[in-house]
Amino acid sequence: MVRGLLQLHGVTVRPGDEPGELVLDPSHVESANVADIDAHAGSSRIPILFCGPLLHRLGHAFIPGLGGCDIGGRPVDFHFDVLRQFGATIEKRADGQYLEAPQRLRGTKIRLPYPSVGSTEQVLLTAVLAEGVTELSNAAVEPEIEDLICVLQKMGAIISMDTDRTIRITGVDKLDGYTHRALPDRLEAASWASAALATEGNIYVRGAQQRSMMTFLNTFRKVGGAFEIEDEGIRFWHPGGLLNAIALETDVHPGFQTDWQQPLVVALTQASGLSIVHETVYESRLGFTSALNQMGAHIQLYRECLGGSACRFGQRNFLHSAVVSGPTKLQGSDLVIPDLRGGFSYLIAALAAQGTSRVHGIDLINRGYENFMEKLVELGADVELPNGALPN
Ligand SMILES: CC(=O)N[C@H]1[C@@H](OP(=O)(O)OP(=O)(O)OC[C@H]2O[C@@H](n3ccc(=O)[nH]c3=O)[C@H](O)[C@@H]2O)O[C@H](CO)[C@@H](O)[C@@H]1O
Ligand SMILES: C=C(OP(=O)(O)O)C(=O)O
Repeated sequence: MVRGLLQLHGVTVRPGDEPGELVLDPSHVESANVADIDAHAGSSRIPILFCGPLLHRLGHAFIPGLGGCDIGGRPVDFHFDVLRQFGATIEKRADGQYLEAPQRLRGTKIRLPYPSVGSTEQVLLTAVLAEGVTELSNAAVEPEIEDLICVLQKMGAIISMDTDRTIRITGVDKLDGYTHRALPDRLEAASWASAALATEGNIYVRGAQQRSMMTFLNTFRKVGGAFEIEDEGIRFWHPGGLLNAIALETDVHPGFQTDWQQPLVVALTQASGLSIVHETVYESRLGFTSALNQMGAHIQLYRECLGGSACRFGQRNFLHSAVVSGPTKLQGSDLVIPDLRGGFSYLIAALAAQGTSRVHGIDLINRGYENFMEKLVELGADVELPNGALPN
């Protein structure tokens, strides 16, 4: 999807020498045909991050309707507010947003209303080539943000990060190419860890790194999971006996990532006692639990903030807290994948359940879990595809 969008804008993308390596050449970036970009409408949230780079390069950009998981309203107001602060004009039309930079964008002082990951990326990608200094406060500080800063620094950007969520960017006139190995996917790693716990299994996640997963590892241990950290990866397993119920609140980094919540909830259905989950990042990220209840879990949703802190959703009528009562035996069921992490969670539940489950819409899972089918089979799962074909 990202590769396709880049190519539409004239970027040459080819595989590198090593598996998983891409070589990108942006020398011939041009305006893409609006209808071609629009064909990507609704398929992901990535196009919003093209705004700054296209405004610098071409002076204008078109952003189609965005997609992404249905886990809340997912507004992009912060993105457009910051782009206006840099000097861009934005016109909303029926097919999407048309942006223009009448002159070179200027560095500015910005405070995000909430430390949003995407909006912080937006500011970084725009500020690096803007004139003068940009000071961003209340920024997201997820490891992926630091990794993006590392890439930009390799390209020639001047960026500093304070300990109080403030990022300062000094605009430069030009950026060069870079060579970089992307941060391993700590969201995928935590999903496999939760799968090991829920299925009483043992999974080695090559590439998983302690540094970016410390909060998850602490929680995993509190629930009763075991892990061993090696230089090349982390082994996660269920050590036997009963798992412990816990109180869990999702938050921005360094808190417990919202994307870790759904897979771990499946493991919590196997813990002894009442677990409390307070989702504070996305207002509708607990809807996936109704299918777990259909499988035999006992999960009750609440509109109140059942956590240590009152969050943005407490007064707004969203079912954003859960009480999970366990352990419960899960029975195989017919499941329809609602979103990416919810979808992987259903696979975990299906593997932990007695009997066969039929899971519909598994293609959505590919967006965040590379070759997940092969990995499941490798781990010993009994999986069959609809046409009777066996996964590789
Ligand atoms: C492709 C990608 O990397 N997606 C991740 C990214 O999403 P994404 O970047 O979309 O998430 P954000 O961090 O921006 O969103 C956090 C919160 O801010 C709100 N918000 C955000 C932008 C805005 O303009 N207005 C606004 O109100 C959102 O509705 C949400 O409540 O970070 C999320 C939080 O770690 C992860 O769950 C997603 O996996
Ligand atoms: C919410 C997620 O992705 P996206 O932001 O692409 O919808 C996710 O990765 O869980």
